[in-house]
Amino acid sequence: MGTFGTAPRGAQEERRRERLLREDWQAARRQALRWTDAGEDGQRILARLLVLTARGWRLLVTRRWPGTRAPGADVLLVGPGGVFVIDVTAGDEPREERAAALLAGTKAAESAVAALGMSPVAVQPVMVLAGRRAPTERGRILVLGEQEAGPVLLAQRNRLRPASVRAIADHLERMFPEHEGASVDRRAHAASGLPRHGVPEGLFDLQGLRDQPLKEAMGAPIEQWMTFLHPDQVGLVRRDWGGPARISGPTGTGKTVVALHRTAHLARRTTGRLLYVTFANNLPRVQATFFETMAPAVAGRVEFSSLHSWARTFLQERGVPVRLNKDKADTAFGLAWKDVGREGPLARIDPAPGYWREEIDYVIKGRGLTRFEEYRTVPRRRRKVSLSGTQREAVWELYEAYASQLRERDVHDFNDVLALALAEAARPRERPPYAAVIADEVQDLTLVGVRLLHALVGDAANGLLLVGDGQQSVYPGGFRLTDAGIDIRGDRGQVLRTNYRNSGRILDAALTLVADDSFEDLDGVRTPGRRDVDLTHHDGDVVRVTGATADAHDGELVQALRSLPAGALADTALLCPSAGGVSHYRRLLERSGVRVCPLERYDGRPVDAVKLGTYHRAKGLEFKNVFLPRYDAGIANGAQAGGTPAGTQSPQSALERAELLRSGLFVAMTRARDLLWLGSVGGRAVPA
Ligand SMILES: Nc1ncnc2c1ncn2[C@@H]1O[C@H](COP(=O)(O)OP(=O)(O)OP(=O)(O)O)[C@@H](O)[C@H]1O
Repeated sequence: MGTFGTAPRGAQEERRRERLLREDWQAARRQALRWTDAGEDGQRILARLLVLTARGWRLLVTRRWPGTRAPGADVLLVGPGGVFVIDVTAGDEPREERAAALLAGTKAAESAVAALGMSPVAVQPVMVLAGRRAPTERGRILVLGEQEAGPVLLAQRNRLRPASVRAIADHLERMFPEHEGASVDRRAHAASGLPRHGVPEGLFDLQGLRDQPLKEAMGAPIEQWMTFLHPDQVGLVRRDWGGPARISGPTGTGKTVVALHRTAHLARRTTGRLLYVTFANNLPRVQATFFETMAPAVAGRVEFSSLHSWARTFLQERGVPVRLNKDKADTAFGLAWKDVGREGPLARIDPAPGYWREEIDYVIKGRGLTRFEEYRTVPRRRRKVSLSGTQREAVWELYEAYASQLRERDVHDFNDVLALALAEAARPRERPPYAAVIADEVQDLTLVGVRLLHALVGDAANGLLLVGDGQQSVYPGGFRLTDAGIDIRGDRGQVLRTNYRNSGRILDAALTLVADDSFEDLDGVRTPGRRDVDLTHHDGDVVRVTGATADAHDGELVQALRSLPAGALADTALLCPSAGGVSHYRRLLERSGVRVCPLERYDGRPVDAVKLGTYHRAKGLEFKNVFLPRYDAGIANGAQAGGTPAGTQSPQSALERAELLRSGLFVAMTRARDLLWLGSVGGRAVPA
């Protein structure tokens, strides 16, 4: 309640702020008179920008004003919203020329701040036009009328803390000596001797600026990685590549972060659409959320999708009928196995039909093989069971029986959808549908999937970017990019080496698990499981808990989750190798009153609940705390998977399965930044 006779405190404060704002404006108008060459319009715009310096922004104005009007920015403005490279344009100036000069100035500013690790996503070219206009975009340039400039700049997402604003502005001042720092000085008008009144206020949008402090205060800064990277990473983000490129590197080395920044950078340099795909469904959703925060201006032009759902939409748009039916396809395979597999030579090698389904899915259909002659000699990468010519014939017979069952039922499986999309994408067309395609976790795609993406952009400069890590491949089969006809040479193949995610202990435990599993990376080079990774030092722990019984183990798990500090669930995941495990722990946590968010519903926005899902669904994600209950159940004594009774698999297929399970577990373990909780039952433990 306000006191009788006095204005409420809020209103008083508002009046005080308004008075200060008017004083700033008066002072700024007088100070701007010194830029005589800028003309009346330019002075007014500069005064508006000067006012921002009273709110923690730093302004650098060209000394050559208007000078040669050569490439370069009139104004560099640094504030919580980032770096703005500004062209001050009077109404009658040729806009095309100004735009070209502004973009050249922006590039120079991007190069300058890249040395500090600042991503180009945080550098925005702006054209401020004399007179009032609605905001528009001109390519990557934000075009603002002079009255909108202040409010729009203040309303940008908060990316830089005051110390960063200072450091960046100081750096720019050093790098651009032809610019001088200027700030509003409330005492200036008194000292200047100029009349205190007589400055036209009509054009100054007090309302817009008055509302902004509230909005500013409400917006917590976005995450650091959305603005700052390592300078080497920024180099990759900005690089011009003459054709398809690849970024690989061990887990947690910032591959996805670089891919997202590069996507934003490319989107700002074109007017076309971009496609960002991965294999898994939920990862693109999470990445879309992050992208919207870090690069809102271009988010509308980037499609984030799983490859399969993208392919289905693409075919639908092109009028190609798709009859995807997983259940019917499973039935088709079951019948084919019954007819030609179960009693044949394949069952003696591995009686699990799943093994042979994978052979068809990944080695035959995944690679787009359509003739036995191709299959007879194809290298079956990551498959440990070697097959003789006769055995390959038996596989081919199974494949043909499956194909005929699918035809009979008139259904497609997932591989058929990609093959149809590839045929459609390979048709000649006037314009490529995308300016660029970025594939994350590319090691999980099939060869047909990668060919499909390549077909969308071909070998265009900066067209295709493949990002991934062969060590995190969790599916059988495998291929080399050269098999897809993608020629990545010279500096278009890049490897990141510094892990920024995991604490040393966590990474060590994960690498110990796969130490003996050498793998072929995307470049086709065989790499030892315990590979060299540079660590950024931060603390973190691996906690191992063994329960004498399953119940005791689960009790420990609930206890550990409950003892996390308040709010920590938002950055916590509980991951299981199978859907069965997920259901079990979902029931357990719900019974125990621990909030749960299924990973398939998680979209990257903070939610105060444990994210629960399979190892595969967690691909590409990360959490501060990761809980892996009964983590060693499947892998302790060699693999028993795919419903195969113990002892009936060939030793090679058991080895292969064990390796895939270790890869899945490796991925799950490396999702943890600070705490990795490993639970086992009955003293079983994997050396790690
Ligand atoms: N230069 C950097 N400085 C600080 N942190 C960084 C830097 N680069 C990346 N990170 C952080 O490292 C973590 C891992 O990044 P990212 O998810 O991009 O790695 P990745 O290589 O794609 O991992 P994975 O292959 O395991 O999915 C993220 O938290 C990211 O913010």
